[in-house]
Amino acid sequence: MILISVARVPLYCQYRRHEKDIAHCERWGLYFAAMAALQGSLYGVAWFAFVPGGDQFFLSVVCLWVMGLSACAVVGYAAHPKTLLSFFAPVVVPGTVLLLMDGSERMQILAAALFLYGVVILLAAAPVYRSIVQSIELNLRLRELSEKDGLTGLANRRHFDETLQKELDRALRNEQPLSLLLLDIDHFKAYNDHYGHVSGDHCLRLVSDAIAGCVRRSGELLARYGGEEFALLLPNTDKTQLAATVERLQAAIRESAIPHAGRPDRLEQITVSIGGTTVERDYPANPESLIENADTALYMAKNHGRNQYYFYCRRSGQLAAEEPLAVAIA
Ligand SMILES: Nc1nc2c(ncn2[C@@H]2O[C@H](COP(=O)(O)OP(=O)(O)OP(=O)(O)O)[C@@H](O)[C@H]2O)c(=O)[nH]1
Repeated sequence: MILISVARVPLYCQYRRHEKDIAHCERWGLYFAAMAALQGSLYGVAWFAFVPGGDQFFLSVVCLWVMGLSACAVVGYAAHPKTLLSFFAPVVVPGTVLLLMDGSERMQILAAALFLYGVVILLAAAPVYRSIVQSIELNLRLRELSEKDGLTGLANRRHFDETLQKELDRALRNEQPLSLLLLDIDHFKAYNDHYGHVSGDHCLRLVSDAIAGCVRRSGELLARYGGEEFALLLPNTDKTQLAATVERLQAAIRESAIPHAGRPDRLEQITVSIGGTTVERDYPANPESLIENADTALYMAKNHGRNQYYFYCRRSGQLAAEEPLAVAIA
């Protein structure tokens, strides 16, 4: 019994670690239920093994003890009816059988009471379980709503800002580079004017899908930063790796070939302008300066004709513009 109780500790820890993942919780819930069934069965066996036949006083005391114990179990297991049942049934059923076997009227009344008690406890646990599940689901939904952009399903700006601070701290602590890209759809107002706002929304989803297809490494975070602006945070990525990512992004946008007949230049296709920056370990930075650098680079890309990539880096406290590294659609 003690061993089973001790074995629950790592199970509980695993459960807490995967608390956000419903599938994992279900699996660990099953392990828990199996353990509860084993523990309950031991109590059930104990009825027959240790309760001397015919000793009504002893039987009554044990019966009351089991009831009390089961009540404690209800408190512990009420969060999961299957677990509760798997513990409760092996305790109550043998006890009821044993009392019935005794044959006396008093013991039969006690057996009926024990059984009724079990049923009532199980029924009472159901609404407790439902309300716990509802509150967990509500919490998960709230967290999702507070972190995601409704239109594209990407991270929203708030989630991005929080992550940026954490990743920057981590990068500086581990002396690793951290890169940031800001991507802005070119002539998007003209797109809305030409195709309408609903098509504009659809276009935003297409572009976000194309960009999301280039997010490969875990830890990278793509967010919708503003109306038609996206931010991509790339931990442990230096300037050279960043340029390779930009090439992939440009190719993805090019391949998505979203028509844009309303733009004022001759390119009849959606393009993006991209500004990027990298924090290297010897250049301390804060989130604001990182965004500012990438934004300035993006502004340069827009100002130099759009559909291109500019990179800004800090050198001795100075900002220096680099030549466009790539032109996406010629
Ligand atoms: N359909 C749609 N349009 C949006 C959304 N958010 C912002 N916009 C539009 O995006 C357009 C952005 O226009 P501007 O900031 O002038 O930029 P632009 O026309 O893309 O021009 P450049 O960025 O200079 O290439 C505005 O017309 C906004 O109404 C959205 O969620 N859906």
